[in-house]
Amino acid sequence: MSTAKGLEGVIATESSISSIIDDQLTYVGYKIDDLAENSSFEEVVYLLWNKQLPNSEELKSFKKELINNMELPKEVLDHLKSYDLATVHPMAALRTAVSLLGLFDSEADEMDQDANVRKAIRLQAKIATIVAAFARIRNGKEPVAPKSNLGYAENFLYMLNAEEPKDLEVEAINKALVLHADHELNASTFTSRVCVATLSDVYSGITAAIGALKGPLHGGANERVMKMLTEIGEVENAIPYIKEKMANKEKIMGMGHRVYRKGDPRAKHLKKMSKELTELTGQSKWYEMSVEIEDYIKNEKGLPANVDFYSASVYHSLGIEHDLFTPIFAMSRFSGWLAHILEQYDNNRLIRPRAEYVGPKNQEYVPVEDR
Ligand SMILES: CC(=O)SCCNC(=O)CCNC(=O)[C@H](O)C(C)(C)COP(=O)(O)OP(=O)(O)OC[C@H]1O[C@@H](n2cnc3c(N)ncnc32)[C@H](O)[C@@H]1OP(=O)(O)O
Ligand SMILES: O=C([O-])CC(=O)C(=O)O
Repeated sequence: MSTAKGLEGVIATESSISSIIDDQLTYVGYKIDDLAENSSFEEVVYLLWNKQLPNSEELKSFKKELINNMELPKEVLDHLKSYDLATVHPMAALRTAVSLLGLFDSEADEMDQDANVRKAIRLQAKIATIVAAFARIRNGKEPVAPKSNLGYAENFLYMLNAEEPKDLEVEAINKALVLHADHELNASTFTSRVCVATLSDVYSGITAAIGALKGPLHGGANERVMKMLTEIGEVENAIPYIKEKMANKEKIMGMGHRVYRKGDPRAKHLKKMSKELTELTGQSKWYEMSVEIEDYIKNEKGLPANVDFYSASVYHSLGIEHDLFTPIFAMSRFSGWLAHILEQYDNNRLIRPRAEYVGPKNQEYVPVEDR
């Protein structure tokens, strides 16, 4: 047996959801650049789940279904109010709230395709509400119900801030959601597939995936990017700070990628948005600092900025609290997880690789009293 540490380069499944070929990302064959420039997040979710773009009627009714399912059961809202939110990370709260939602879903253990699609819609709709409600409750505010005339990105910002967002804010969140929606067999998606391949339920698969996304080597990196930028403080401190981190063999958050070598095709969209939004809000130092870091790491280590790098300054300039960055990633990636879960059920086989045993062999058992 041979091992590939971290399963690097291992093809673990076939999939027709998204592809990364020669550093180009597509969803169901559509280029990410076209989708990022032109589509709403709802269109992308529909595409990932149905393998085709919706026509305007289909899109209208899909949007309606999402909005109609955004409200949370009272028990979940009460639960969010029941613990010390000041000390709880929103990704931990989200992980538990999603698991809890399953207890109030009478179809939670139904395994047929139609029931799973209905659950997918309910979950995709409710995650935005959970993230927004969490943020409001911990700031001593009442949660805000969604508005039926607003789209997904708009409703999220409305539920977060209790005021209808400006067009540019909606555009930024919508684009970020489109760019984060799916990414082949990333760690959290793989986690969800491993979980449901035992024929466990959708809620279990999503709860497991949220846990995997939370880590700093994956979705948790975006929050750490902003922590790093805040520590750096001013543009002129950026390179000395990075040099010191690298001398200590510390990883620079938002840099590097397992699959992309030349560059992450999503980063340029977020970079452009970061420039626009930071300039507009008089905070261009975050963008300038980010560019210095990106260029330095590229020259020194040949590593590209990944999707988490510029999303940090984008969300920051929208006034979003830093620990909500990864939950926003989760809101989007839900769509990809659900697409992969449905695909896994559709052609399932238990996922169970092997480990090469490297521990001691032929040990003599000694009774406990003689050890
Ligand atoms: C949405 C996402 O999940 S995108 C990824 C988000 N994660 C991050 O931004 C965290 C920072 N980046 C990393 O830790 C890594 O680049 C990962 C986890 C993304 C990919 O990791 P891997 O493919 O396993 O690469 P690995 O960690 O083995 O690194 C290979 C080499 O590049 C270096 N390297 C990789 N990323 C970085 C980084 N961000 N900063 C400094 N050095 C790095 C490693 O130190 C190693 O160098 P060495 O060969 O001299 O020891
Ligand atoms: O694919 C990966 O390994 C990580 C990533 O960029 C993502 O999940 O979007």
